[in-house]
Amino acid sequence: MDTIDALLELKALAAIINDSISTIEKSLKDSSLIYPSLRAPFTPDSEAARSIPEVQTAGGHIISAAAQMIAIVRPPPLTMIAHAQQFNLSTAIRIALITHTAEILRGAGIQGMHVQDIAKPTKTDPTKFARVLRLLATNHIFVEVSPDVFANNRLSSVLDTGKSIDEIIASPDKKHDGPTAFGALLEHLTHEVLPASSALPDVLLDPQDGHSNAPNKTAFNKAFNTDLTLFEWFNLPENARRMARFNRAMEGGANAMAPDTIIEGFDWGKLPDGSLVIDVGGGIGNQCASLAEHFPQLSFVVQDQVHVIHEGVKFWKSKFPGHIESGKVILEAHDFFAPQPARNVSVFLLRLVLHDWPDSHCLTILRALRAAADPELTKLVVFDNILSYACPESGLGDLKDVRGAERAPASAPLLPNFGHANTIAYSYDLSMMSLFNSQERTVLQFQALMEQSGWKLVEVFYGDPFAVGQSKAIAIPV
Ligand SMILES: C[S@@+](CC[C@H](N)C(=O)[O-])C[C@H]1O[C@@H](n2cnc3c(N)ncnc32)[C@H](O)[C@@H]1O
Repeated sequence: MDTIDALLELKALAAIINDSISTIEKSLKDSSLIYPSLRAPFTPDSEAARSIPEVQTAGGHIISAAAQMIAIVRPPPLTMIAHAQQFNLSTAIRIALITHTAEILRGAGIQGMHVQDIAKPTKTDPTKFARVLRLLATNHIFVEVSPDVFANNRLSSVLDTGKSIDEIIASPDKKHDGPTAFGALLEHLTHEVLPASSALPDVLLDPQDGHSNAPNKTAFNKAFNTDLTLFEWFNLPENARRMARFNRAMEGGANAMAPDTIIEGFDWGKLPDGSLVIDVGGGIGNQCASLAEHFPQLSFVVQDQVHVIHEGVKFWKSKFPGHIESGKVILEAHDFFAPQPARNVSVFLLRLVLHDWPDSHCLTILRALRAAADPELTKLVVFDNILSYACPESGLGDLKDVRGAERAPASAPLLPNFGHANTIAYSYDLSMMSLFNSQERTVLQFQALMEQSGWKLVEVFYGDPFAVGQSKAIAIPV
């Protein structure tokens, strides 16, 4: 029988939590910033305190330690039941999104609104709806102020597009057009990824498809009964709304989590006047838009599928009038599996592109870029999650020539990869498996892809150990 007493571990975890709270308190003492309460609505500006690097790191330690404590303390069968039913939370979030609950509750303030009134615009059954909102409130998303009366809080207000309910009902297709598009990402996750994920077990155990890396033999294909890849399927006329939402998800979702993360980890300021950045599979060009704001010396080509480029033209015309006309940015329909046009390219940028494709397809993309690269000029910036193992990693491979590639593991008793604080990247990894037969990669996997495609991985930037979507792998041609 195992006689290890978990009390010592609980005390060590409690000490991590207490020390981290003290760090937050000290960091904020001399500033005018307050640590945002769950009761106050979310705005990017009100996250300023949490964005201070030591506060962010302390917060990550608290998340890791608290989740580990819960895993120790709750009876194991109950923990497993709770985890196995997480799908209900995804479903409830989707219901809150499509009933526009956050927008309806915006004007109700902390007094909140009775569920009968929240349910009216979408004619949802109020009794059933209250139960959905109660599950969310029990997980700190909305507050049940009094029986059946709900109010927004910080987490639920993340769903709020800022639009009036009349505007949304009049043009539901345009719900996520506007400055706040975080809900578009949550709708993509709960409307496309959730059904795909639920088909994954069957696909994984299928004697053929379970071993395939084809991007159209996936759980998504089974769930949506199609032979098309997700991007081909998005291009069908009947999926135009979903595709527009996905494009907004890539823009608004990522930016709301951490705006302008593109500028960190690569010295864009050092690129001389007139340097050309090509954003390959760049969506509507949101990363180049961030770069254009900070680095006026750069010019851009945003490449994507033709439908996406049409959206991109609208985006750039409204955000940066004149940039298209002056040639500062070119929006170009280009298939990234095809050869690149010859140009003097300073940077090829690939953000959230390689994670959509299995290795074979990534190599085709990378080789096409390598063929168009100038060994004296061109760098490759891959902006993707970089995963660690959940155990110590020593002796896995040779990274000594790669600047910044060593990542300090968490100290015991925390898991070396910080466990729950970093779970989102691991969850995206399975989402990629479900949607595309693709994956988030470790630094060694990136290194291997580069080696096989004529690139050399020279530098890695992880950013804060708890930040989602900051890491970059930088390569040069060999
Ligand atoms: C996950 S999104 C990332 C978009 C953008 N890089 C960003 O970070 O917001 C992947 C992009 O790849 C594009 N894409 C898919 N297949 C493509 C292809 N064959 N050629 C060019 N772009 C493609 C999609 O349209 C989509 O915009």
